[in-house]
Parts: sequence; C-alpha cells; structure tokens
Amino acid sequence: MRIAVGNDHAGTNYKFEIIEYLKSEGIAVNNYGTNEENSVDYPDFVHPVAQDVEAENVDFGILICGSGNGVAMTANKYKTVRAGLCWTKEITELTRQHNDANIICIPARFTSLPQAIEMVKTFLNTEFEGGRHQNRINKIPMCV
Ligand SMILES: O=C(CO)[C@H](O)[C@H](O)[C@H](O)COP(=O)(O)O
Repeated sequence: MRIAVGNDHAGTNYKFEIIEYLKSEGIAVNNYGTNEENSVDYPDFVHPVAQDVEAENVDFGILICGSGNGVAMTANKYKTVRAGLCWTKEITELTRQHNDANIICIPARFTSLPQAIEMVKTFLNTEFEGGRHQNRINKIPMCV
C-alpha cells in the first residue's frame, strides 16, 4: 500500500507521528509537506496529494490541518477525489463504508493524537459497502 500525505503548519507534528505509524505497518508514504511549523498556505500541500490520488499513484491520501475544512474543500475540487472530514472513529468508518472516501481529512486542533492515529487505522481498514451507496456516489459529479 502507498499513501500520500499533506498538511499545513497546524498538522506538522501529527503528520510525523502518523508517518511513523504508517511505516511501522510497512506502508509506503509520499510526504508532500509541509515539514515545518511556520505559517503556510494549505492548498500548496493539498494539490500534490489530490493529484496522486487522481492519478492512482497511491491507494489513499491523508490531509491534516487545523480544522480539516480547507484541505477537504481543496481536495474535493478533483473529479475522482472524495475527501471526508473525520473527527471520530465512527464517522471515519462511515466515510469509508458509505462514501468510499479516498482521502481522510484530520482536524489536528480538534482531535488528540491518539484519536488521529486511531482514525487513520480505521480509515485504512474499513471497506466500502457498495450497493445503494454506489448509486449515490455515481450522482456526485456535476458533469457525468
Ligand atoms: O482550514 C484549514 C486548512 O485546511 C485550517 O484550519 C488551517 O490550519 C487554519 O486556517 C490555519 O490557521 P492559522 O491561524 O493560519 O494557523
């Protein structure tokens, strides 16, 4: 498995811990930064992750910022990206089971680090249920 990871300054610390977890599981990582804590603009670090997902260079993406919203809004501009904002284990499960999300967006300022890692584990280990949910996903694009 290969995962693309991107974050702004609010997500740098969590990102390094999440990468440690991914590597401990033998998962390959494309780290697009930022690797610093100085203020940056989140779209600069979201576009490479979304492009990796769109090009199917990776299995999933992980985006981390303060609230999770800016990174989700940016990533969801890509046609084949379904980026879900997650803040509990249960919502993370549903984001995979019902929405077949291919990117998880983590709000670092509103989740603890153990919670963030648990959400990543859950995201990577939960299957899409298909069926009625596939019909709904098919209706998401504005231009089919
Ligand atoms: O929405 C966001 C990016 O996806 C975030 O919450 C940012 O991390 C946040 O806007 C950064 O705020 P700051 O005051 O510039 O640190």
